[in-house]
Amino acid sequence: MGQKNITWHQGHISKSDRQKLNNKIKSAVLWFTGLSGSGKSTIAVEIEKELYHAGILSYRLDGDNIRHGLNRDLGFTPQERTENIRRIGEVSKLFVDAGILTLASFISPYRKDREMVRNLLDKGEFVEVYVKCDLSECEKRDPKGLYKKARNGEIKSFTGIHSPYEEPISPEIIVETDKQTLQESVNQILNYLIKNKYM
Ligand SMILES: Nc1ncnc2c1ncn2[C@@H]1O[C@H](COP(=O)(O)OS(=O)(=O)O)[C@@H](OP(=O)(O)O)[C@H]1O
Ligand SMILES: Nc1ncnc2c1ncn2[C@@H]1O[C@H](COP(=O)(O)OP(=O)(O)O)[C@@H](O)[C@H]1O
Repeated sequence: MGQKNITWHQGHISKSDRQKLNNKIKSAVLWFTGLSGSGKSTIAVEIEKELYHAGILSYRLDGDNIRHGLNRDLGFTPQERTENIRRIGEVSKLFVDAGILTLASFISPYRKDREMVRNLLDKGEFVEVYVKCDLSECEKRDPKGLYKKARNGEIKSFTGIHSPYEEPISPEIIVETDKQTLQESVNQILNYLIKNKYM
């Protein structure tokens, strides 16, 4: 497609040089997937804080924010969601190359789209975190009032109501936010990162 007459320009400083500057971490993307209201953003915000206090640079990419800027032209049809995730996958790859622990929180409802992002990255650089929470609990929380709008027809194609969510089959991490506390989920994820030598 667009690769004709394009060559990669190699610099003097590598990904691993940049990781050394970032407290010697192994950079990766923590890919939070789950229903709206499951807790993806809430958990990512806490992880970012803990990493910051440990002297580690991380950066959050979040559905609502990215859709205000980079992906403002995209809606919620299956094709647009796929393009949304494809672009975020490419952005995540750049952040990982920059040596940053990247925290991506997107519903990303389609398994094939998440696998596409996994395949964009090197082995071990895509850590899928399934933020599992019953639809009924998400709907009860309804932090932005979107489920209410979806139920009364103001929003069409809302995930979980009229649009599918495909659960991950073998994610690296599952946190169950309707059964565990926020701090338990945060600790579980940080322990995974330590155990697997990301930090
Ligand atoms: N139809 C529909 N379905 C799902 N979500 C909707 C919809 N319309 C708007 N919103 C709001 O957009 C946020 C989801 O954006 P994402 O980029 O994460 O979605 S996706 O991965 O492309 O499916 C989602 O944010 P979160 O609640 O943080 O998940 C909603 O606030
Ligand atoms: N154990 C928990 N883990 C994460 N969030 C929780 C938990 N219990 C309740 N919540 C609440 O659920 C809501 C999740 O919203 P949010 O993080 O925006 O979800 P998402 O980003 O998946 O749409 C927040 O209001 C949060 O305070």
